[in-house]
Amino acid sequence: AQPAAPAPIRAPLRDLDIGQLNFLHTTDTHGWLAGHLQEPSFSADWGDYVSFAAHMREKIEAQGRDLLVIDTGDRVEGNGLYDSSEPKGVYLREILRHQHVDVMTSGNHELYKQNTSEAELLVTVPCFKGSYLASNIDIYHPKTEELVPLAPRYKKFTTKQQGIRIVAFGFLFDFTGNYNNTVVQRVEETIKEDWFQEAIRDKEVDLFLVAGHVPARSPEYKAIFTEIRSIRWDTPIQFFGGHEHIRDYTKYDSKAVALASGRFMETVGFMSIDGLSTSEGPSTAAGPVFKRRYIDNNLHSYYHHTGLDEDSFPTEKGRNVSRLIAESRNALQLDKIHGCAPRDLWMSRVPYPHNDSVYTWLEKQVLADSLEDESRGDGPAVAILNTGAIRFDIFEGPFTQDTTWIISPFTNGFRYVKDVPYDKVQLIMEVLNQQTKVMRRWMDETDDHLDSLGPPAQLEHTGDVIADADESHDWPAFDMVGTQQIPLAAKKPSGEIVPGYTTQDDAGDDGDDSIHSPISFYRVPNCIQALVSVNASTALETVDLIYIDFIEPYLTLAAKFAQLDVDFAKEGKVYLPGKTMTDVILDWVKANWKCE
Ligand SMILES: Nc1ccn([C@@H]2O[C@H](COP(=O)(O)O)[C@@H](O)[C@H]2O)c(=O)n1
Repeated sequence: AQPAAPAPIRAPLRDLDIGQLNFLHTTDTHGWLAGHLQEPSFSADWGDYVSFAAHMREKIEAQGRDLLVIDTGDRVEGNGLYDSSEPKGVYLREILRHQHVDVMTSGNHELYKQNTSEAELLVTVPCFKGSYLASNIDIYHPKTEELVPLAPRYKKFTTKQQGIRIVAFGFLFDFTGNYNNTVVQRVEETIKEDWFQEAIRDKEVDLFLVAGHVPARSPEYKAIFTEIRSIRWDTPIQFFGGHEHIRDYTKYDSKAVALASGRFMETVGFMSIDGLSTSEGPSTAAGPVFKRRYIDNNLHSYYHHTGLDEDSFPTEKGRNVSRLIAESRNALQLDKIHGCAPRDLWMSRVPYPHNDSVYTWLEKQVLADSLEDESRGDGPAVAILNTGAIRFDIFEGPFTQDTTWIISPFTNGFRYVKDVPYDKVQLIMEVLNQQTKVMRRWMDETDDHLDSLGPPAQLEHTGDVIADADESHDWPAFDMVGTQQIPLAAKKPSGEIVPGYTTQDDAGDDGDDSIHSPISFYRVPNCIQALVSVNASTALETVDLIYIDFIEPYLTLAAKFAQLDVDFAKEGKVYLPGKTMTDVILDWVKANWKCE
């Protein structure tokens, strides 16, 4: 772990059920390779994970069984270790490569920007040669300008110990927000291609392994499942998914299941399968039998599952990776303090609006104070921001260089159009916040597809969850259903069950390795609006409409519904040139949150 990481809480643990074939799975790590430095439940780093995987492999192979390590993308954007270097990612990629990964895929975040996807092609794919798969992603090669697969479409391999014959794929969901140097083919079209059809007709296969940056419960995985099943009615299929930042496990049929393993290096997913046939012959056991576990990423869990302790656990390689992370953090000055937050501000732990909501803070203070600019004149304005632009809670205390990127990693800037009727702006807000009902229907009809605007976890969780005050011990908690975290080490009760993930999935409520009490989750709207330069006594007739540039396509669509004839792409002007949302937040913190 990192020198500043809090010691883990000794939560009661459920064991791992080691099987014939075993998996460790990460997804949506978003640069958090240093682990969580303010949360004991997730305070192990990538170096510890390197040690953990090595010990697990040794232990499992000693029993003549197999272990595979999977990562399903969104390794980038979301933490100072990735975002604060110039160019972005130079430190992160160097750290990442030290883990042995058997199957790796790209997420959507690897494709938002040209330089990110080119770094995947030129650095990460070669580092993970033979493991990185891209079943539905092509890229214009920066040198030849030819459209080429980002990585091989699939692979067939045989496990080391038992000779289990596996055909593996690596998918991305039907993403359309990629920069135009990459092409993401819809999953539903990809599976009709000859190479896929040939791969699933291979009779010498004991398991289809579908890794992907795709939600476990999604039309894309349903389509792959149906296609494989139409040809191979009883070959086991193991899906690994991600994107929604949740822990999840679902059963497609008695021989096909999907696991999703959370986000931000909080979770290492574990799966085991028994009863698989091998190249030696069919299985004699009834099967397959699938078992899943969500491991909290901390040393208490790692020591328990390996049967080791603080002296015997770290491998030389793991220690070196932890050291490399610490050196990188120092070089990037991630602990540099810009201000001090006077209280915790939550994404979803409190209802919105609320004095402790990060969105209320943004609306009433940060945006309202920061978006006045004489270039626009001094008339009233409304600023619209998507809630998904904010990625993490803010904890009371030092607001560091790392915090800046953790809460707002994107390079989104602001644009504006002048003189929009205020009632039309309110209609637009209504449409944006009803996106699931209205805009999605429109998108289905037009076969278009847009990302969601709210935090990813809301895609799967459609209602509030209010934890029982007694059960939750009234400890500060976190921002999504099932997330169980203690934000600050100082608030930790010793030897107690503490708040954290309490996942419910298709196999029940016993998936989490650490036994926790639950945490409340409140949904937030897709977008919030801040009033800028508004005199409380004046009735608003027309306002300037300021918006974060990421939402421009949604705004265009919402304006159509609101019967507002504005072409935002043409008529919108850049606002606060050169300033991103991240800059705006940081400037505000420096000016307003002095440390005592
Ligand atoms: N430039 C960006 C990119 C993304 N977002 C928000 O993040 C969501 C996607 O995040 P995942 O980790 O789930 O892939 C997206 O739907 C947006 O809400 C953004 O605000 N700006």
